[in-house]
Amino acid sequence: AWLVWRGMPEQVLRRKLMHLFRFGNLYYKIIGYKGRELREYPRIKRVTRYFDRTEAAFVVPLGMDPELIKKQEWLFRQMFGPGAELTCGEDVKTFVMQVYSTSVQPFGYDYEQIDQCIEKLRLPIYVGRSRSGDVVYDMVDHPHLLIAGETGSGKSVALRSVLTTLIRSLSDLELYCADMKRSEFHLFRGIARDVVMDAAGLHRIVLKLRRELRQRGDLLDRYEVAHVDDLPEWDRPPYIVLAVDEVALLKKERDIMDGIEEISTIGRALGMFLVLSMQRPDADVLDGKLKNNLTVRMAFRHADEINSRITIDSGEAAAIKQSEKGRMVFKLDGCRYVQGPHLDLKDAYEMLAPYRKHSPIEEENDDAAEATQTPEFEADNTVEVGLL
Ligand SMILES: Nc1ncnc2c1ncn2[C@@H]1O[C@H](COP(=O)(O)OP(=O)(O)OP(=O)(O)O)[C@@H](O)[C@H]1O
Repeated sequence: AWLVWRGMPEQVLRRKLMHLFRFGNLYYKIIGYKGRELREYPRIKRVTRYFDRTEAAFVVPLGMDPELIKKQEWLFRQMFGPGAELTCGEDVKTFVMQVYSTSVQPFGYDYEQIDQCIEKLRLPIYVGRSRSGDVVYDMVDHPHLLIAGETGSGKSVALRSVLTTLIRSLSDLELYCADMKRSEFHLFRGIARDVVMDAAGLHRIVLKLRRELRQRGDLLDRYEVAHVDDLPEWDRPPYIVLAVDEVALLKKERDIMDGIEEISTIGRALGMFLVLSMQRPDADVLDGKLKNNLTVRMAFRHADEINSRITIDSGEAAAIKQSEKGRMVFKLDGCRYVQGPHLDLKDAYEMLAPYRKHSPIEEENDDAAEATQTPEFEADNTVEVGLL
C-alpha cells in the first residue's frame, strides 16, 4: 500500500517539488544553537489533479524573499517540462504551479476568437496560446515590446499579427512603421501614418515623435494629470505605436537610438509605445536603459543560450526546436511557452483592406514626391530654433 501511495502522481509531484527546493537552494536559513544551520523550505499546501493538469500550491516561509522563487522559475520548467507554469498569488508568499499534460499545436489567426479575448483592453496585444489558454495583455499597462529570434523563427509573422490586431481594434491609432529589412511593412502602407524603409526616414519620424512627446507633456501639465487617459475626451490625443523591424541595424545611428530610448523612458504616460524586433539580440543595442524599459519580451528560437539570456535572462529560448515555428518564450511577470497565431501575408492584406485609405503603390509615389522636397525634420528644426 505504501508503494502504491508513493507512486501516486500527487505524491510524485510533492517529492519532485521538495527535491527542487533542496537542489535549487530555495529555503530560508536560520542559524540555530551553536551556529548550526537550520533550513526552512516552502510548505506545499495542496496538490490537486484536474483532467488536463496537476496543480500545486506552496507557501514560502516567513522571512524568505519570494524573488528567489521568481528568479529560479526556469528550474520548475527544467524539472516538470515546458508544460509547467508558475504564478504568484496576491499575498506575495503563495505560489501556484500548474503542470499541463496537453500541448499547444500551431493555429491560424482567427479574428472572431481574438476579438472575444481582447474585448476590454485599451491597446490589445494578442500573444497566442499557452497550455493554460489564450495569452493577451494591455500595452497601456505593459508598454514597449521586444520581439527577438533567429531567422525563420516567426518574428515577422508575430509582428504582422500584433500590428493587425492593433489596427483592427483601434480606429484612431497612430501607427509608424520602420522596416530596416525592407521586406515586411509594405503591408501597412495606406494604413499607418508613415512607413519608412531606411534610417533617414526613421530619423524624420523620431524627430516628429520627440516633438510630440514634448507637446503631450505640456498637455498633461496644463490639465495637471499624470496619464493621457486622464485627459478630457475632447483633448485626449490618440495612442501612438512605433514599430521598428530589425532595430539592431540602427546601433550606429546614435540620434535614432537616443530618440527610441527617450520614447521607452517617458512614452508610457504620454501614450506612445514601441514594438521593436531584432534577429540577434545585441547587447550594445539592448544595453542599459532601453533593455530595462522593454518590459515585455517575445523570445522565439534563439541560436544559443547566451543570446537567449540577453533577451529573457534565461537560456530557454535556445531550447525551442527549429521545427517549432511561431513558438516563443513569452516574458511578462515571469516566462511561459506560447504558440503565436499564424497569419500569412495574403490573409493579412485581405483583413486590412477595409482600413487602407489608399493603395500602397499610390503611397510609394507620394513618398517619392516627398523625398524630393525639403526633408520635414530640417524644416522643423528651423522652427524650433526660431521659437527658442
Ligand atoms: N505562428 C506560426 N505558426 C506556424 N508557422 C509559422 C508561425 N510563424 C512563422 N511560421 C512559419 O515560419 C516561417 C518563417 O517565419 P517568419 O518569416 O516570421 O520568420 P522571421 O523570424 O521573421 O525570419 P527573418 O528574420 O529571416 O525574416 C513562415 O513563413 C511560416 O511558414
